[in-house]
Amino acid sequence: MSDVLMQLAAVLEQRKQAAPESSYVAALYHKGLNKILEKVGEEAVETILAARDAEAGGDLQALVSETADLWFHSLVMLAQLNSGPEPVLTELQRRFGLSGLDEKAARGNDR
Ligand SMILES: N=c1c2ncn([C@@H]3O[C@H](COP(=O)(O)OP(=O)(O)OP(=O)(O)O)[C@@H](O)[C@H]3O)c2ncn1[C@@H]1O[C@H](COP(=O)(O)O)[C@@H](O)[C@H]1O
Repeated sequence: MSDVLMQLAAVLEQRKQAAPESSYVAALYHKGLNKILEKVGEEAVETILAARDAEAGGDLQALVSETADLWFHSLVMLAQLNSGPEPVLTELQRRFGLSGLDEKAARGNDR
């Protein structure tokens, strides 16, 4: 699944060469980091509201869609700063590995 993030990141990188009027992402780059951060904030709020709605019996698909918007704009933010999903995935993997070790240690202590 992380392949999708890497492929999308490659497209986001290509959009740095595109004219602002030709692409949503190119237009965001052109508007600059403040506009991108504004979009990240906006999508975070929309994700929170969708989660509240889902808890109250609302549409789970709306939450999925808002979360996708949030992840997408976070990727644009990372690309604007010449980073990407890879270091984030590596950090998550490192934490997962650490927690795996913690669990093993805890099991060892039980014995
Ligand atoms: N995954 C996405 C994606 N997710 C969300 N969005 C856009 O993000 C925006 C969501 O924000 P809003 O709902 O606030 O919409 P808006 O009113 O148009 O935004 P503003 O004018 O307020 O900035 C919409 O315009 C969506 O189309 C995306 N736009 C593009 N992509 C991918 O990015 C790649 C490059 O896209 P282009 O730059 O359009 O070629 C493509 O491969 C797409 O698959």
